[in-house]
Amino acid sequence: MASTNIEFKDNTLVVVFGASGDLAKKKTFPALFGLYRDNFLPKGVHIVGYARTKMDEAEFHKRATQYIKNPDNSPEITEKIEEFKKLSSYISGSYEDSDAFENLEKHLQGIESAYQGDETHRLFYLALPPSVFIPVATNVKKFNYTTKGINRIIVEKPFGRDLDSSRELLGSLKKSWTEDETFRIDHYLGKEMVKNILVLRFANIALNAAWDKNSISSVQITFKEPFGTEGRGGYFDEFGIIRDILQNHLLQVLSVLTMERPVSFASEDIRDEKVKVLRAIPPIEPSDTLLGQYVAANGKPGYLDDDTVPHNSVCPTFAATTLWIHNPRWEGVPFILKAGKALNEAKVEVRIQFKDVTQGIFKDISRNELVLRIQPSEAVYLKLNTKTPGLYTRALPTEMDLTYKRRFQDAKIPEAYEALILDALKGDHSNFVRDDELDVAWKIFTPILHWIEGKNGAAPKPVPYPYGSRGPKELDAFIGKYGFRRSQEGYVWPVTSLSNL
Ligand SMILES: NC(=O)C1=CN([C@@H]2O[C@H](COP(=O)(O)OP(=O)(O)OC[C@H]3O[C@@H](n4cnc5c(N)ncnc54)[C@H](OP(=O)(O)O)[C@@H]3O)[C@@H](O)[C@H]2O)C=CC1
Ligand SMILES: O=C1O[C@H](COP(=O)(O)O)[C@@H](O)[C@H](O)[C@H]1O
Repeated sequence: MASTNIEFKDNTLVVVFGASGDLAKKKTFPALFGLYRDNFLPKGVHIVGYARTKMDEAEFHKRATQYIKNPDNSPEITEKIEEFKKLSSYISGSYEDSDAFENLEKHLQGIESAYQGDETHRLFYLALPPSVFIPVATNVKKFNYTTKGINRIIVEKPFGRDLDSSRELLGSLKKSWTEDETFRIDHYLGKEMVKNILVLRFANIALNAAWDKNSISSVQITFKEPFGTEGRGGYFDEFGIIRDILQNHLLQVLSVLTMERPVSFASEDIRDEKVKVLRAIPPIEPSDTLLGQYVAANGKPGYLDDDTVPHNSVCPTFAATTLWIHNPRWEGVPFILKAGKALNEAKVEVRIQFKDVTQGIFKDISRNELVLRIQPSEAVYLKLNTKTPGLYTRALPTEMDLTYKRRFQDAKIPEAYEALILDALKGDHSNFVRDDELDVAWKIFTPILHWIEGKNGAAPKPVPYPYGSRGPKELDAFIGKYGFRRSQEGYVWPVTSLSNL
């Protein structure tokens, strides 16, 4: 049944595969709880966890609720958690075995037998490693696909390792599930500030007027994490930072930042525009790439000190790459995507640096910058020059600051996974990755990934950077070559004291 924009309002089962895993306990169940607490889940919803691990319901409930936040021990939240446990159950079984899926089906039908009315809907969430996506998706289609309503499947990243493997995975999944039923999640599309980009761009004529190569000098999209891959080294080494962050999360942010205005907010209109802009990006060149790997420092271990990582691994834990968009709006503007593990801070932001004002009356004046801070603490601020208050004329860099915490004091910003699971329940694909979008994303990144893996010659060696640093020391020169300029001296945040100038 075609199901776009049909909301699951009642008689709904949510089945989480990989329910014993890291993503399920840290993100999926807390997000489902958040939606339940705020009355966004369908009436009478039931959540079923499924994984191979044998555990009783008490153990499952403990794991599924351990990351739910209740810092003030609020009795209301505690009560809601108890209610949430009552509507969640667990079944253990393999991912390959028909019997196991038949057993799951019996469990699902048992729950549905208590529902009123004939229609029932099912949302399947694959919080699983990609190696089991296909057997699970195939078995679910064969044994657990309801004929009494709508079925949807949410699939996690990474979706493939390169263009060929992604196409193979897409093809296999399509044998069982239609595009309409499939929701490929990229949780960055559920983040509040990323969702704000369309509004900022298209609901503000002043911003939109300056949104092109005539005004913008460069754009940086930066992801920084202050911890390394400790405990996840084995997994990470197979993928590297480009597949982990750049090819999906940062490229998604870039596409929303650079797409043309969609005809409407309908999901296909948005995704058509994203695909169009991505198709104007050629594959990344090695000369536009800087790779790094962290080494031990400040009492913290280096990447290679992890026992699960091969001692001679050249897997990058840091990458900066510059993308170019060959279309009339963006020709010549460098888009620098940077991501790293074990850096000096936790931060994800977009920094749009504008061009110089015409010289003449001003000399050495700072450039305008628009910064969208995605996390932590969402903010939009515009760095702009202002006359220094007083009896003389001198331009001073300051900023207009929209920090969410100050501006929207009672706002509750939803977790990305809450927003996206709710979209899937509503059948809204806008913030999920379409098949052709994924294909073009891999086209941009596959050649550079193959180069990094030494498929066409010797694999490049990433430059070392100390754990807890800003990244490789070569980074400033790398960004500088694309024309990025640091603010003029004298920029002080958040308060400028004139006596210090
Ligand atoms: N963790 C995170 O923060 C994020 C994860 N993701 C993606 O979500 C998916 C799940 O991630 P995560 O929860 O961290 O992964 P886990 O390694 O925790 O795997 C989830 C569950 O899958 C089962 N499993 C693990 N390895 C295998 C295997 N080789 N074969 C069969 N089953 C296996 C295990 O359950 P059991 O043995 O009980 O069956 C495990 O509990 C991945 O695709 C990941 O890339 C995306 C964004 C963030
Ligand atoms: O997908 C992933 O994202 C997380 C970062 O997510 P965030 O919401 O905390 O920014 C990253 O740690 C992980 O390596 C990656 O697989």
